[in-house]
Amino acid sequence: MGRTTTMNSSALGWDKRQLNKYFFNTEPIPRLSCHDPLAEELIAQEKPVVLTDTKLCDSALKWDLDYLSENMGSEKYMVFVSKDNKFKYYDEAKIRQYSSNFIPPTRRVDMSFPEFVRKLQEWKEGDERIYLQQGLNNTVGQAIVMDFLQFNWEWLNVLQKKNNWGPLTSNLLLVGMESNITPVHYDEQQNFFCQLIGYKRCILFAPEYYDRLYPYPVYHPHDRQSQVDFENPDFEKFPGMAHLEGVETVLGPGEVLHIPMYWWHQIESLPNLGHTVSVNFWYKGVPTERVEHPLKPQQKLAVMRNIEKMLLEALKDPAEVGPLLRALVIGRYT
Ligand SMILES: C[C@@H](CC(=O)O)C(=O)C(=O)O
Ligand SMILES: [Zn+2]
Repeated sequence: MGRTTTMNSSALGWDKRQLNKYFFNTEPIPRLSCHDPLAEELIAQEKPVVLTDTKLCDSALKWDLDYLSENMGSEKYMVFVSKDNKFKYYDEAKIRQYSSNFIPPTRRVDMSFPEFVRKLQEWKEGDERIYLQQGLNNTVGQAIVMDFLQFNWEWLNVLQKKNNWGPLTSNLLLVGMESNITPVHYDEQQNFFCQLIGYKRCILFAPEYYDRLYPYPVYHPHDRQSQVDFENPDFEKFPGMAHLEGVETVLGPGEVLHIPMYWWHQIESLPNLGHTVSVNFWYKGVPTERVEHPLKPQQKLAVMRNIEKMLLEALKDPAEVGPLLRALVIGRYT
């Protein structure tokens, strides 16, 4: 399959008019067959790329609501409930540790898959929205296990070895409502994001845009999440946002997006195209052996995170971290 980098919408069953209009420009993420040598080159360069022909999760393309209800077993699964369409991640441990007055924007309700499907089917405008986000584990039914074993592990293992990634840590199953949004954030793992049902718009920004996306403090429950809201941008508070430039794609069934570690991403289930099902593959990053200078943006991000962690360790009180950093920088390094 040739190299296409345009966002060819009509052939893909969605329409450009379904995309939210944002204040920043984006370029298309390269869309390559996994057999194209350039695809592996981009992965090695830690650049995002849409991969076709991977057959990574072909055995899961049938994971529609009926099939999942039938085969996900009787366990209860993690479902997030939101009063709007945003599902910003938060770390429950950090609420307890540092921010007892933090009010989570969503709440977590564990429910069986059939219960989740019932809620999806009974949903009407104005109701709270729901988003199932569950790590695949050994509680799922036999049929799901069989599908899982038929993933293209050979292709994944070759890439894991070539790029010296650490172990696969988890596969998150995501079943969302149309228009659900996971707001812009970064993860500290390499990700192969596989779209199974429906269409997801994936907007990515390079790790160096750290100073344009204003992440919460490391000890905050919203650690790794950006403070900015693309639908209500506050350019006063976050002026760096005005210089944002991203890359994006709309991922359809059978397509895989490589989201390199530390790359910012916002993921939106397209409106009016029904619910979406995705599964991701999170790998631990490469252990840094030889450090070359200047450091890569990802490495600088890791350094900044460590400085915040060390300061918190030294000061103990999170409220003292900001003032000390301001005293260290303002008037001296500005
Ligand atoms: C959970 C997912 C976003 C989504 O699919 O809503 C994501 O951020 C990731 O796979 O890193
Ligand atoms: Zn993510």
